[in-house]
Amino acid sequence: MDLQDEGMLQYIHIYQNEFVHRKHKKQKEEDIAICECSYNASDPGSACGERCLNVLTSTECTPGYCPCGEYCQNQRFQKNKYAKTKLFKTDGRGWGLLADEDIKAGQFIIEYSGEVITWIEAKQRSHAYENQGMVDAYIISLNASESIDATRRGSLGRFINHSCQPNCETRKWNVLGEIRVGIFAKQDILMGSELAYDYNFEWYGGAKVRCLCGALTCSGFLGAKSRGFQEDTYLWEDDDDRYSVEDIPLYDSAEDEPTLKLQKCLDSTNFSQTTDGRINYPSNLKFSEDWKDVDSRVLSVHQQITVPIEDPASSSVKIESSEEKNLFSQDPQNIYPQKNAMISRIKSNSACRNYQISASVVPKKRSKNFPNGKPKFLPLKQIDPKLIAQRLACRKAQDELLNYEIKHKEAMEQLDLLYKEIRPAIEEHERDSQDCVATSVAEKWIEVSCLKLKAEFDLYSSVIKHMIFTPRRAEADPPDSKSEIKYLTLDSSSSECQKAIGS
Ligand SMILES: C[S@@+](CC[C@H](N)C(=O)[O-])C[C@H]1O[C@@H](n2cnc3c(N)ncnc32)[C@H](O)[C@@H]1O
Repeated sequence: MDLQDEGMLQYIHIYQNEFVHRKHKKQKEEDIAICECSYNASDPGSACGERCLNVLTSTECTPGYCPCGEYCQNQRFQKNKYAKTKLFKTDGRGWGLLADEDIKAGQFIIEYSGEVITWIEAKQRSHAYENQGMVDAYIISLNASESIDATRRGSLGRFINHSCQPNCETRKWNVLGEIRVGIFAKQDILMGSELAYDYNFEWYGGAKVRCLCGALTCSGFLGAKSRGFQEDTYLWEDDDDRYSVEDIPLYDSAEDEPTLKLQKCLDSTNFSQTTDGRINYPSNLKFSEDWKDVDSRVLSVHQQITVPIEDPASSSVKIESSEEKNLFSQDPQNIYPQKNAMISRIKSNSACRNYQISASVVPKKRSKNFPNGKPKFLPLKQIDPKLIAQRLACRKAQDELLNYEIKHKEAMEQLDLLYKEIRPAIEEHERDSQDCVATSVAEKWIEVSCLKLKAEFDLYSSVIKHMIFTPRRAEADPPDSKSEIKYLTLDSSSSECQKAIGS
């Protein structure tokens, strides 16, 4: 059969992705995942079967590192271990691919390979293809910033059509440090059946194409839920049944992104209010250049100490207003330390959704601060533990508070050091637009962040405890914020002091 005569667009067959805007990533030794399988001749599943740790995490074994050596069965993308398939001409949907053997549920069928391009390039190409009058679209999304275009160069995977009730699905695998897209069987598939997967969330099609999959649950249009669908849709003006448009249910998958949900929340509150229920940023707050992106604003690690001033514990403390002013620093420039930029940068890519650090969280319960479920404006206050300690009339209490402050500072310094250490990895991660950072980096970051949170917690609770329970120094002995702390006359063995420390 002459495919050209049958209306098939000429394309070049390739088995692996080709990188147009960057090189294939080199897998670093420390990032190679080594499983714990061992080959046992009497048990075929032993050599990286479904129990293999790498298989369970959708990562292919790296040749030369897998303990099963040549018996490893977890190199299907690398070795093109495809199911037998056959091209056929469909009724009204162009070409399609069918199973040329019985296929088992979960089986790897074929890789969707093509040219790896940036998302911007994908948009431009999509427009160009539309202008050239191309009917079929072959661009799918790979990660947050890259797409695979199989229009001119691709595997047979490019011929698999869409179905709203599919027998296949796409899955992303980590293969030698790169993410690759495979088509897998969702169920047992009999020889001769057409293969189809759901294009939603994957497809960058351009046109609103009427779906002819015939499923009872058909959504009406191809990729109606996919990312690119809303932005660049247009109508085909030929007689083809597929290319006419009625009202379609609009759905923007981007709305499912947690960061965008938060952004919407922030927008609607004019950013003078926050979503986390503890801290409200002043409306006159100015962000530095590093703080222009939304994620940076959403995420917050506070170098200085902040406490909710309407917290039941702290609001019960009676402090003269002038004194209170001294205890809280109001300089908004100090509220957001430089290191937040780091966190936002880790956060700014999809990989770190799993490793979200200190993101503001909307409280589920209604609190006193949110009588209608909406946050009420509370001015942000910064506490200076040294000043608070100065006012305490008990040496032990002062020591305790200052001790926690030192620990807090140390934790922040550790965070700084770690940032310096991992900055190259993060930058490389961003440059290569990978879907994941090295696990070791993410783990370290989580560990140090936990230390920092614990130090913050200890310090806050100590501040609150002493503001409530520890007696203040006498008025006659006014605090001197510039001098070193003067220890006070109250005897640490006094019952009041003991009560405060022990409470
Ligand atoms: C990745 S290609 C699939 C192969 C294509 N049928 C061909 O002949 O090359 C995607 C294109 O196939 C067509 N297509 C796929 N599934 C369809 C469906 N369920 N209904 C209508 N057209 C479909 C659309 O034109 C879509 O742009």
